[in-house]
Amino acid sequence: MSHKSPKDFFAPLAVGAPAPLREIPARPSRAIHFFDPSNPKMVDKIPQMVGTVDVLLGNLEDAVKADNKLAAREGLVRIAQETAGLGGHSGPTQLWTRINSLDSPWVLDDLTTLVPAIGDKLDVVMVPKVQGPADIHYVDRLLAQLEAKAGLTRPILIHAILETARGMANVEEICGASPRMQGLSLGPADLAADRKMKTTRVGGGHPGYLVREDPVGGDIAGERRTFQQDLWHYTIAKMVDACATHGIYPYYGPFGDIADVVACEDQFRNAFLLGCVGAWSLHPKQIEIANRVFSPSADDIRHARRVVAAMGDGTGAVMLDGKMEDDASLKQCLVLVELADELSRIDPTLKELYDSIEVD
Ligand SMILES: CC(C)(COP(=O)(O)OP(=O)(O)OC[C@H]1O[C@@H](n2cnc3c(N)ncnc32)[C@H](O)[C@@H]1OP(=O)(O)O)[C@@H](O)C(=O)NCCC(=O)NCCSC(=O)C[C@](C)(O)C(=O)O
Ligand SMILES: [Mg+2]
Repeated sequence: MSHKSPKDFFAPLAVGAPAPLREIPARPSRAIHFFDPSNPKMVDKIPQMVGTVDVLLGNLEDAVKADNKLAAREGLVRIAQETAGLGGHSGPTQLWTRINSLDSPWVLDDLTTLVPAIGDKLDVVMVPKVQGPADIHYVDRLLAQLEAKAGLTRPILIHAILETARGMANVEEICGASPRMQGLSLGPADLAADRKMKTTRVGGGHPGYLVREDPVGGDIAGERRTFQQDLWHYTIAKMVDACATHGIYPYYGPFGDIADVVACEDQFRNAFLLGCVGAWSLHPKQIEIANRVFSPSADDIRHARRVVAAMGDGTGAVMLDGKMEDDASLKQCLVLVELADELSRIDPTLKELYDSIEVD
């Protein structure tokens, strides 16, 4: 028999490693803010960002120059050790890292350095360019061995980036490959290259990807409006389904046009509406966008609470403002109400906003 039995997933993969979690904690992670730990200007800003962003991620992979790989790894260790309130499964801001890809010469040293030095601070390890469940199994076992050796008491979770066509084809198996799986992010730049899409951007749309309205009266040369379409709809929807099936969390990834805060907000909101819990921030100004977009608005919560109140024991159908509400619309409203409760626990401004909402 080659497959594991369900109970095998409850046992650690190394003697003395912490027991796997049975559920991934629902910790708010609206923005995963990337910084290069070898860049002194970015590092200077990290202490003051704690408490203003849900996740700070020390990036070791792409966007860190090959000559700086060692400095980035060592910089991350220092930051984790010296920054109050960062990481450790309970601080206001989680600490994640993105390790180098599994086919790189750096990744083994990334893990064997980080886990003993700062394993008690690291909440999640993001693994790039994941192709299938075997990649997760490799990291899973290695983490267990290193956790056992370091005497850690909580398992470090794994987040996979979807940035290859094969990874997309195997997305469900990747989600179910280990109880450590915390979530997935879309990696639109590498994924576009791997799929041989003809785009040149890091996320976002493309003006050439459109539909055109039918000709009026058969005049194909006449004025006809066009509508830009979402290049990422299929991919994000597939990722959301895979994550929901496995009880883990989906995230939109990076939006590379830092100056275009309007289109960034649109992309983030589409992801929020489709089921994602957060997005990446590459520049400090994207944190505020993600925090705003991935927090339900006061209007959303007012409406959701009205439906909850109107639905009584949660069964049957009622009319509210001319619309039918029933068990299923109530469940959607509860998604928003529960998210507001989670956010209220970590964000005093949002707590005040949500507490002040009056339901008539
Ligand atoms: C875009 C860049 C070059 C603009 O950097 P800049 O210096 O030109 O920007 P700026 O507006 O001049 O910066 C203002 C200040 O903020 C600082 N700063 C700027 N950014 C940050 C930051 N992130 N964290 C903390 N501080 C930051 C910066 O150092 C500067 O400090 P100063 O006022 O003291 O001079 C820069 O923001 C950057 O390098 N960001 C991170 C990029 C990154 O991590 N890329 C990898 C993720 S995307 C990806 O990998 C793809 C994917 C998923 O794999 C796939 O789709 O395949
Ligand atoms: Mg990439």
